Amino acid sequence: MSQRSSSTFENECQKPFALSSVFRPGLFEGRVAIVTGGGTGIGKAIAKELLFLGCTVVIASRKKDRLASGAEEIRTWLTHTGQQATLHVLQCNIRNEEEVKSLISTTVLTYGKLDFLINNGGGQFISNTAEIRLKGWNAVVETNLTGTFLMCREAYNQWMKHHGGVIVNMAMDMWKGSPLMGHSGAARAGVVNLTKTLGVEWAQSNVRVNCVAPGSSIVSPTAAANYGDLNVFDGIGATIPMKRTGTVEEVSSAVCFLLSPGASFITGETIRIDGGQSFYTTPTYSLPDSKPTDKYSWQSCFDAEGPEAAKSKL
Ligand SMILES: CCC/C=C/C(=O)SCCNC(=O)CCNC(=O)[C@H](O)C(C)(C)COP(=O)([O-])OP(=O)([O-])OC[C@H]1O[C@@H](n2cnc3c(N)ncnc32)[C@H](O)[C@@H]1OP(=O)([O-])[O-]
Ligand SMILES: NC(=O)C1=CN([C@@H]2O[C@H](COP(=O)(O)OP(=O)(O)OC[C@H]3O[C@@H](n4cnc5c(N)ncnc54)[C@H](OP(=O)(O)O)[C@@H]3O)[C@@H](O)[C@H]2O)C=CC1
Repeated sequence: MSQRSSSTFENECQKPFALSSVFRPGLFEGRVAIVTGGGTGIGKAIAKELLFLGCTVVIASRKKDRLASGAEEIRTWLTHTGQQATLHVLQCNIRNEEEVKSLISTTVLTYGKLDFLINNGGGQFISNTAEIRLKGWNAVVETNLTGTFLMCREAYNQWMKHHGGVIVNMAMDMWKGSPLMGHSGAARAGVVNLTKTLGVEWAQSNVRVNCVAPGSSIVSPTAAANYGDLNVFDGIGATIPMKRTGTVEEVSSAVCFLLSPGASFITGETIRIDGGQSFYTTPTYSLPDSKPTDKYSWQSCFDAEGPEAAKSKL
């Protein structure tokens, strides 16, 4: 069977061992990557595709049990694909500076290098902004913005500054504001801006820094569980120009492209992966039923205040 062809090793209904990479096998042989949040959802898909392409992958996040079950699934899948690549698991809270330093140094000590950093780990909760407590605001900003900053800084200072490398950050559809996710929208806008800054500052070290921005539409059970509603993605497809939600593999392939030599002249960029959603609607938010706000015009002031009051202002 050709390694390049799309093939399944299991029952079509289960499809756990489907080979899906559009990139050539061996593309990332000899490379070493860290994928934060690599035990679940989008991060797990990225880890799988990198391993499939020959990369050594370290997956890192806060929860040991999620990492362990994710790693077990990935290893079983890898065995069935017939690919050989090294998967390593390290616990790390990206909000904790010491844990971030240790994640990078352990990776460099263990594998002798760090070529790729994928800052996928992150998230938020849904809330009206007026009701977000400071602790909750800080938790989300520290996770998505500060965590990304710490990971980038340590990867650069400990390895990439003198050896080059590629970083891919994670944003979201916050282009038109983020009703019900104000904390995360603000943090991800910061990530997009940080990506541009680092793309410029670190180009001299042969480090490219890019970002992907999935719409609120990439279906994964762990993402849905975070909102306590496994049906959270239902109905979103209808609001997307492509009339469907996205897959974790559709994010992973964009990440692999950005890591690949095919993207060697691209830095500071953010790629939207949202089926056109961000050009069309603001997802997950319907305008509340309310009366129109007050309108301003010279005539409306004149009408409201009367000719005498308006004249007295002249
Ligand atoms: C439509 C789908 C689109 C999908 C998009 C995705 O991104 S999918 C990806 C989806 N995956 C993820 O998002 C995974 C990662 N996400 C997470 O782990 C959490 O969302 C986190 C980032 C808030 C960290 O949480 P943590 O517990 O480790 O942090 P902590 O202990 O430092 O601060 C906790 C404080 O935060 C607040 N607070 C928390 N929840 C709520 C709430 N529901 N309500 C209100 N407030 C809430 C609260 O203030 C609480 O403290 P308090 O006042 O109660 O003492
Ligand atoms: N699914 C979607 O539609 C969209 C997703 N995104 C973003 O894509 C990324 C992946 O999300 P997805 O796979 O869908 O959802 P998941 O909830 O499955 O993934 C979130 C991952 O981040 C890890 N994580 C969270 N906080 C930390 C932390 N402080 N330190 C280290 N790791 C952390 C989690 O692991 P652990 O709990 O073990 O720490 C988990 O593996 C997230 O940044 C998400 O916000 C953006 C737009 C849309």
